Amino acid sequence: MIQALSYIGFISPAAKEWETFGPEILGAELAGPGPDGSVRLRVDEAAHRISIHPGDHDDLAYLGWAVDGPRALAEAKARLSDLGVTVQQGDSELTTERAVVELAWFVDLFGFRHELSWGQRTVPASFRPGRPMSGFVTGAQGLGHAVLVVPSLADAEAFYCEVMGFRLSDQINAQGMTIRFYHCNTRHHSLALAEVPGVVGYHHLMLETASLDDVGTAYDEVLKREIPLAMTLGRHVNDLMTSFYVRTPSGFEIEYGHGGLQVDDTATTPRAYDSFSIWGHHPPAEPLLPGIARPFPGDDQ
Ligand SMILES: Cc1ccc(O)c(O)c1CC[C@@H]1C(=O)CC[C@]2(C)C(=O)CC[C@@H]12
Ligand SMILES: [Fe+2]
Repeated sequence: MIQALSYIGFISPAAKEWETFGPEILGAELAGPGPDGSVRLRVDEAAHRISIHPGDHDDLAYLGWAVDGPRALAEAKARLSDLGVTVQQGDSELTTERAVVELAWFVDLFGFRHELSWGQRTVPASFRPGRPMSGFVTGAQGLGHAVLVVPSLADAEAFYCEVMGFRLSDQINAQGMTIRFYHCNTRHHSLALAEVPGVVGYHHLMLETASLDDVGTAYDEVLKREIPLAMTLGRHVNDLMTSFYVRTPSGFEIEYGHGGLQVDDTATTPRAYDSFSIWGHHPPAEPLLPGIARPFPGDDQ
C-alpha cells in the first residue's frame, strides 16, 4: 500500500541550526518556514520534504509515506481500521502544511507516527541546491531511507510488512545486532529496522546524491568545519551505497551517499550478510547506538 517515503518531520530545540546545516552541508534548499516556525528543506521539485519543528527535545515527529491516490488512501484507512488501528483524517490545515492533497495518519505499536498521503505539491524545474551540487536521487524512489530502532523485529515486521506492505530486501547480522532492510519501490530500502531489546529510537535518514562528487564535497565540508562524523566514508555490503554519516544538530544522523542499488521484486529473494560494509564506515571513537532513543517497556523489563 506504500509507494515511497515522501517526507519526514522532526522536532528539535536546534531547529534553527538547520537553516545553515541544510543548505551548506547537505546542499538542500531552504523553503519558506512552516506556520510553527519549522525549518523546511527541499531536495528536489517537491515543495519541501524535510521539516524540523522547534520543540523542547529531539525526536522523530512523523514519517510521510506516499500512496497511489485517493482510492489507495481510502483502502489503506479501511484496512488499518479493520485491524484495530485508529486512523485520523488530516484537516486542511495539516494538508496545507505538509503540501499534499489528502492525508491520513496513525501511530504504530512503537509510538512512531506515520502519515499516508497523495498529491505532494510539486514545482517543476524549481530546485536550487543550497551549495553547488548535481542534486538528489528521488522520483519514484522517494526521499531516501529511514532507519528505526525497535525492541522486537518480529512484532515490527508483522506490522510494517503485513499491514503497511513493505517487502524484505535482506538482513545483516553483525556486531551483535540484527538489521532488516525493506523496500516499497526500487530503492533497495526505504525503511530499515535495527533490533535493540527494550529500545525505541530513530537512527538515520539517508539522502542519495546524483554524483559521487557530491558526497566528496559534503565530506570535505564536514571535515573542514569539524562537524562530528558518526561514521567515516564507506561502502555497504547490501545496497552498495558509498556514504558517510554525519551527526545533525538534532541528535540523529544523516547518511549521505551515492550509487545505491535498485531492486526488482520479481527477481529478488532476500539475502543475508554478516558485515555492515565492504570497506570503511568506521565509527570515530564514540558509541554505535542511536542519537534518539528511549526505553520501550516490553516483556523483558
Ligand atoms: C549496514 C547498512 C546497510 C545499508 C544502510 O543504508 C545502512 O545504513 C547500514 C548501516 C546500519 C548501521 C551500521 O552500520 C552500524 C550499526 C548501526 C549504526 C545501528 O546501530 C543502526 C544502524 C546501523
Ligand atoms: Fe542507511
